[in-house]
Amino acid sequence: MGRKFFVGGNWKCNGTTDQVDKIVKTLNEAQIASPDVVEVVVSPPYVFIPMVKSKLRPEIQVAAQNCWVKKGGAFTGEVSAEMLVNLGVPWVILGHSERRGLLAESNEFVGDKVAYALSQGLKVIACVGETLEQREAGSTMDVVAAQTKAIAERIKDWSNVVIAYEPVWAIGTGKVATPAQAQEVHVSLRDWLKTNVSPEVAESTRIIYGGSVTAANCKELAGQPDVDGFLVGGASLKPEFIDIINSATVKSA
Ligand SMILES: O=C[C@H](O)COP(=O)(O)O
Repeated sequence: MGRKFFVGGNWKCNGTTDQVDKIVKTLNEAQIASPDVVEVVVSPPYVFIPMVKSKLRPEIQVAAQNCWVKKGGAFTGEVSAEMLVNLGVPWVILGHSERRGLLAESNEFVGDKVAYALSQGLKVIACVGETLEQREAGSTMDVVAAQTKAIAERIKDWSNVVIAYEPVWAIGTGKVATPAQAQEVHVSLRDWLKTNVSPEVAESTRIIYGGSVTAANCKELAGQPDVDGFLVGGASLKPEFIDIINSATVKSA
């Protein structure tokens, strides 16, 4: 079976209850491609998750933007994987570059989080990606491979993992990777999985792209053979997110 197109909307630290209501209404009223063609997940800030879950059409799933690295307890300000499971939240984004960069989350810490979240039954969108400096130094693949390796060393089952390749220089900057740049890293990542995990995992794991994806550039990116979907930031707060979801039909055309 082929890899089902996957579109995630990462709302980051944005929104008021009124704005969230508006986004949910837009999503609920939109004509979106069938769940057979595209898997759609939106990721509101923690505080809005119950509200979004209760109002959103059932074909669209919900993700948290982070969770704690182990069982909950005396960790002020954190939210545990167990709590997400308890609330019926199926997905979590881990290792986003904003957390790796601003909050100094190491490859190992992210790997531990991925392993723990999976062990609790969550599905994980695991983010990897290089900075501009690293790209210019020619170390893109080394960086992305090291980030992926820290995950691979800690998990056995990849069936509940989606890898999001998000070049840091493309996030929120309007500087989208060209389809060729995205494809180049996606295919290298898939090769890395083939060599270091297994051909089956390489073939079945979805590798999605994130970084300034918009309605205007999504179709060309979606046309790349190893781009299996998107993790969208800014545009996921706008009606154009619907067009990005529907770019899945490029694959099934
Ligand atoms: O998680 C999403 C990414 O950080 C992309 O954000 P962006 O679409 O605003 O560039």
